[in-house]
Amino acid sequence: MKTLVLLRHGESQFNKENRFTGWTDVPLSDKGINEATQAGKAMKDAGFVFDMAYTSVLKRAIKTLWISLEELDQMWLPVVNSWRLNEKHYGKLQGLNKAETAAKYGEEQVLLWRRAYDVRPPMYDPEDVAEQRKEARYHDVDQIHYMLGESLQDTVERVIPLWEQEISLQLKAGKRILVAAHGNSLRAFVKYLDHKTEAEILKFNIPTGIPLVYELDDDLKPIRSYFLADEETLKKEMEKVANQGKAK
Ligand SMILES: O=C(O)[C@@H](CO)OP(=O)(O)O
Repeated sequence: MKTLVLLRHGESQFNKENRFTGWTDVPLSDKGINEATQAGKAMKDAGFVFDMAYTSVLKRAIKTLWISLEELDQMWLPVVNSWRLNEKHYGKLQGLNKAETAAKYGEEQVLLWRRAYDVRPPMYDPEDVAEQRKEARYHDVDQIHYMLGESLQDTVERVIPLWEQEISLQLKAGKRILVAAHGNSLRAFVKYLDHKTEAEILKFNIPTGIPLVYELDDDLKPIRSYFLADEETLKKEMEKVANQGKAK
C-alpha cells in the first residue's frame, strides 16, 4: 500500500479576513499556526512517518509544512517546492472580500468562481503580473495564463505534470509522501485521483489544517481516503469553507 497525505495550510491572514487569496503570498494567522501544529500532532498520533514532502512556493503552505514536520520530528525530510502546487489563481478577485463580492455579483456567481470546474475568475492583464513574472520562484512557469486567473480545470492541468513526472514516481518507489498545499490545488488532486464528476467537485470543500489521507494500490488507485478528524468536526469545518462565499 502507498501512502499519500494531502494537507491544506492552516488559516491564513486572508482566510481570516475572508478575502480571495490565490497567489497572494500572505502569512498564517495565529489560529493557522495552531491548526498546523494540531495537524502535525494528529499525524504523529496516528503513527504517520514520511519519506519526502512537497509544497508550493507560498509561505502559508510552506510554514504549515515546517510546523507539522516539526511536530512529527521529521524536519530533516527532503522537500520539493513547486509553483504547480500554488493555490488556484483568482485573477482580479484576489484581495476582494468574498461576502462583499457575493453581495455585489450574487452568491451563485461567487460559487461558480470558487468551485465550478471550468469557470475562470475575471482575469488579470499580462502587465498586471509583469513584476511577479520576474520572481525567481516563478521562473519556470511555462504558460503565462496560469498567472492571470484560473479555473479548477487550469489548476488540474498544471498540477498533473508534477504528479506524473515526480510524485507518482516517488510513490511507486515506495516513498510515503506529505503534500502541504492549498484548498483548490488539493481539490485538483482529489478530482484526478477519485475521478470526481464536475458536479461532485463543485460541492467538495477542503478545510484548513485537517490531513486528508489516501491509501493507494500499486497502480496508485485509491483503496480508501479519509480525513484525520471526527465526522462532526469535519462537517462543521467543510460547511464553514462553503459559507465563506455567502453574502452576509
Ligand atoms: O481565496 C483563496 O485563494 C481560496 C482558499 O483560501 O479560497 P476559496 O475557498 O474561495 O477557493
